[in-house]
Amino acid sequence: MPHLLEVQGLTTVFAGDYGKNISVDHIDFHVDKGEVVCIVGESGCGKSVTSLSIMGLLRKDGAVMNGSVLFDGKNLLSMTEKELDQVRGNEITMIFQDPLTSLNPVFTVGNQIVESIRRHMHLSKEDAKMRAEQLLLKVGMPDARGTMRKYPHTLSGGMRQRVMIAMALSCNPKLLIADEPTTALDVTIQAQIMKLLKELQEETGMSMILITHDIGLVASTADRVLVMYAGQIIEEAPVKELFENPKHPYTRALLDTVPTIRDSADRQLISIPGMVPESYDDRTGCRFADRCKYRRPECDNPQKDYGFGVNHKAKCVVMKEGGIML
Ligand SMILES: Nc1ncnc2c1ncn2[C@@H]1O[C@H](COP(=O)(O)OP(=O)(O)OP(=O)(O)O)[C@@H](O)[C@H]1O
Repeated sequence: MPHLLEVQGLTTVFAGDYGKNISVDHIDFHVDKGEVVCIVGESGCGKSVTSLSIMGLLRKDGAVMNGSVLFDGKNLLSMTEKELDQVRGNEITMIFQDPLTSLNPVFTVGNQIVESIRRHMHLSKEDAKMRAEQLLLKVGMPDARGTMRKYPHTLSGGMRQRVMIAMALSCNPKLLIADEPTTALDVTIQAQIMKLLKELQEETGMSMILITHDIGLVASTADRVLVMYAGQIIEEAPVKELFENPKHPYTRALLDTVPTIRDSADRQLISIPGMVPESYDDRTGCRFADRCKYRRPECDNPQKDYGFGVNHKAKCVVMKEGGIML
């Protein structure tokens, strides 16, 4: 069966003071129908730029230099703005970390959902209103009718994110891209929103790309995980395999940063030493090498994807040669 989304060789650059900076560097991945794919990595790895490139939402100083993005067989990168507008909000929708920046402060929640429904579906105002209320109920708003009359700033962060999810689902998208949807929320609300997203995804059968820096969130939500580092996908595996058998030292380090209930009280919080490089255009070898305790001379050679079993690959030559015990 063809993939719902197939990204090949996607490369995105931004204009910098000294020329172009590569932000996303030749990445390949796919999403199947009904699948949840998580993109995980530290801040600055290129997760958001990947999703904005797919959606054609890069700001003027950014541009896709290479690659193709096939969605349901159509190349999104060669579409006109008008064609893309039809796909966005209709077939692919997105929710972001901070719903306040996406919701218009001067219109009521109801107005905005109704407007979004009517822009993409041929419904009368009354029918759109009914659908908006149903959607608010579906995303767990206790007083859907009352919420319709409220302005975004009067709602809590979790409620606002529910409104965004209702809007995103209003046109029965085939793919939902959720970019750090719970980062701005407190922990209990985070769990509720993740549970809601997973339930809605299962119920509707839509596909989902979940972007997060929190690998702990991934376990209960993803089918497959892509680990990004410095603009590249450095490991990809089904979620269980990734957690049980991580190959890239960066993935392992990310997993080590997640505290578990079994940790003793005096266990120190673990962080990954060093930082994601700001610019990685001139690096030929492994981009994580500077921070990696297993670095060897061969890490400075160009890296490729090595297979580690079914649907599992990672860019680590040392691991491929069986040289480290993680
Ligand atoms: N508008 C821009 N102009 C210049 N560089 C940019 C711009 N947007 C992103 N970048 C650069 O692209 C790289 C990837 O950024 P991106 O926002 O995709 O990271 P991220 O993994 O999503 O991080 P975060 O979780 O903090 O959003 C970073 O080095 C960033 O500085």
